[in-house]
Amino acid sequence: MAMKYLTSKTAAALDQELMSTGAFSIDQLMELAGLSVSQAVFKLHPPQKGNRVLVACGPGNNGGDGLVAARHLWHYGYKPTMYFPKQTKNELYARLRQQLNDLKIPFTEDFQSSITQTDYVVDAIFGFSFSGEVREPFPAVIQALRDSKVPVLAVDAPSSWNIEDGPPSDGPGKGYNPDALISLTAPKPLVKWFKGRHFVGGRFLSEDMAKKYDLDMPPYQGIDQVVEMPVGEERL
Ligand SMILES: NC(=O)C1=CN([C@@H]2O[C@H](COP(=O)(O)OP(=O)(O)OC[C@H]3O[C@@H](n4cnc5c(N)ncnc54)[C@H](O)[C@@H]3O)[C@@H](O)[C@H]2O)[C@H](O)CC1
Ligand SMILES: [K+]
Repeated sequence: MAMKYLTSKTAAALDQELMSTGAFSIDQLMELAGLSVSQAVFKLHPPQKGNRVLVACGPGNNGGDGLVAARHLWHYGYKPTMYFPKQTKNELYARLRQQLNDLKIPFTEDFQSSITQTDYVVDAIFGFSFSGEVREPFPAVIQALRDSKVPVLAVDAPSSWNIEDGPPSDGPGKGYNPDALISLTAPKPLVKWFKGRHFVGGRFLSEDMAKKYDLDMPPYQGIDQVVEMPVGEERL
């Protein structure tokens, strides 16, 4: 299967189209995206290997995927801890936070010490709308992810990587290479530089939409919400 990519521009256009002519709501897309993230965590690091998961959430929909994933992870037997320093003030995020509060999932403000007390990390800070230099309070968070002693799964993009041009040549993300990546809907061009295990999730494309955006339908099996891509498929 040849790899096809979604640039940040086409990913945003496809997102909008799913929510207009596609008749999806943002809640539905985020739920499916976050469910996919939780399944990737389960496949990469089942709770028996250590059930503490630190979920770092940014201010946009990438962070929303992290909030949803944490809820599913709790139901699978993990003990999630949330880091969500720039909390988006709209109703969707308030409801996602409430759902986590009801499960008594803790929120931490100290990412640096939390990352030394976890078994696994989910990077849901920035996705396909990241651009420019990393702004506060995230530079130190990206550095902690880069230096993490436990494995990291990046959601849609390793945070701070350029969506089209891949790893940054300077700044806090220089040298940040997470162990695994889950691309949502379809891989972004940055996967050409990614060396870890790579999954695709976000099972919401119709055949017509895939054709319109010139994407391959990932070969999902049965009830799986994720599919692992063969190593080497997308290397430069
Ligand atoms: N169809 C799909 O695949 C779906 C994917 N989803 C996820 O949504 C993100 C994209 O979400 P979006 O809200 O457009 O943006 P981000 O979360 O990537 O980031 C925006 C957020 O970050 C801030 N920001 C941008 N650059 C910087 C910077 N240099 N420093 C600091 N902060 C920055 C910006 O201000 C915004 O607040 C996609 O990747 C998927 O993960 C959907 O959940 C469902 C559909
Ligand atoms: K991310």
